Amino acid sequence: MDSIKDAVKAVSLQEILVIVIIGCVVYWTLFYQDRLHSGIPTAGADPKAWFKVASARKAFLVNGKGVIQKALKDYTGVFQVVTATGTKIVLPGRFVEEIKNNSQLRLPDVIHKEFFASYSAFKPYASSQTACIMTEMVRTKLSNSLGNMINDLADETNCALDEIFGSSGEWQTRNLKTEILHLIARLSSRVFLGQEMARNEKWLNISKSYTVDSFIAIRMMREWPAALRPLIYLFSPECGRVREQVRTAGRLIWPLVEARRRSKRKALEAGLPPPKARDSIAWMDELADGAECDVPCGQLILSVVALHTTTELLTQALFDLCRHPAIIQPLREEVISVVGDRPLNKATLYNLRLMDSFLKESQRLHVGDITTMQRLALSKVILSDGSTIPRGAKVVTTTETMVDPTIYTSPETFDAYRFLKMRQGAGQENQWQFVSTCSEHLGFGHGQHACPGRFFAANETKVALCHLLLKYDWKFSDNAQRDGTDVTFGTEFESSLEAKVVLRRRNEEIALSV
Ligand code: HEM
Repeated sequence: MDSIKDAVKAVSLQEILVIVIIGCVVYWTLFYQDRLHSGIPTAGADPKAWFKVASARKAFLVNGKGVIQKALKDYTGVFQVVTATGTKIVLPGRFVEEIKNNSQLRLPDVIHKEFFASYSAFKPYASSQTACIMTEMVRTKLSNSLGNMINDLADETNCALDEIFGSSGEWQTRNLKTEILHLIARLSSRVFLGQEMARNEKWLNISKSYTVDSFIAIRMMREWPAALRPLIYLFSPECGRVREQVRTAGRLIWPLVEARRRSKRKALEAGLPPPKARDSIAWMDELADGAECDVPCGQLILSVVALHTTTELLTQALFDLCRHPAIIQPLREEVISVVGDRPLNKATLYNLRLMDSFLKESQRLHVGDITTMQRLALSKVILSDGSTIPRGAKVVTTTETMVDPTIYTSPETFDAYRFLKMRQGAGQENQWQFVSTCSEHLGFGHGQHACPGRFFAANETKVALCHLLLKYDWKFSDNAQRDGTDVTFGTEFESSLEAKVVLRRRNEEIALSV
């Protein structure tokens, strides 16, 4: 005891002060990288708190949606919030039109930053050549081939549904989201990679789980101070699992890339035209044109953007059928009259106008996040109200316009006919289609980074829904909590993996298979 006292006496007050200051700096550097932007009000911050940033962060993590909703009422213009991924400037919905095509506000760069893309397990999230090629591939090659892939989508839906839900006429209870994820993984893989890979369980498992597992690992990494993350990355089982998935994707996809390249070389050597590129591997390789492109990582990020988003849309749509059973029969009648005895094709899908409206309404009420259109400011941007977005700031807009009573009558009420009626207004035919984007409906974002996969997602969902409507009866089980199906994280909400439906096979009135 005496020796400790002697040691303490030996340390001067100045030395103690230096130790405390160094301790604070180290603690601050490790734990609080978030900085507030000056001149912008901070939502959720406790004005009396010593650590304003920490108090704003805590408030946001506990109830991000509430913090944003309150701030939209409290402030007339932009404000900032401190999220799990740092400070973000929030632009109310009225700024959407103003920023939608601003080339200094970029989506891929913010994803790169937030998803630790410099680590190999998260390389698919990099704003690299590969991601650009993937986005370009979706925007051009995939979208230009939509008409040719409807037969494949119908065929795969037919086979997959037989396997997933079977043909029993007895009522059966299922966890809906898990089954729909499997269906969408098969449909997407059929188009992106061909029939063989759509039936390859190893690939299907990785394409489904990479998104979830990488999100879990990334969320866990965010909990740690930046300085410790390289260690966490090396030793955490979560990151190890994702690293292994990236390696397995490479083992599955590279041989396919090589095979495409070989047959192209052979054809050229024989003086023949190269085989026509018909899937996303060949399309990506073609767009890369010899430049570096990690095709397996491109396929993983394609799965990230395509699978869970479309699964959520179709799952919520089926829950909406159960919540509003009166709409089931009109939707079925539309499919029967529009499709008739023809195979499903681009024109029939376009003419399913009630289904189009139903999907848009379902997406409006289950948009998934109160914020959208994430962007990174590459340079300083000055908004029309004089507010400044500094270079390097992260920006989001809000989706409150999607339930604005001045735009939508009774906005909280589900109305499957809403957009069908709105399309009947003079000059409004195109504005309210499912795939149209505008500042009043941000389900697919808006502007230069609006989802380029929405045309494919719409076709895929409509084909699946034709089969699901005509081949199955749907309802909630008696004890289902009808309104309790959404789970929330911060500002995000999505259907629960636990939510169940009851279904049984029925005899379809028309043959939908090719
Ligand atoms: C219902 C399904 C889908 C929903 C709700 C959805 C939603 C979105 C949203 C909200 C964005 C951001 C838009 C913005 O910030 O302005 C986005 C971007 C993107 N989506 Fe989708 N998406 C879906 C399906 C798909 C599919 C099937 C693909 C690919 C085939 C895809 C590919 C992409 C890509 C590549 C981007 C990034 C665009 C860019 O960086 O410019 N999405 N999506």
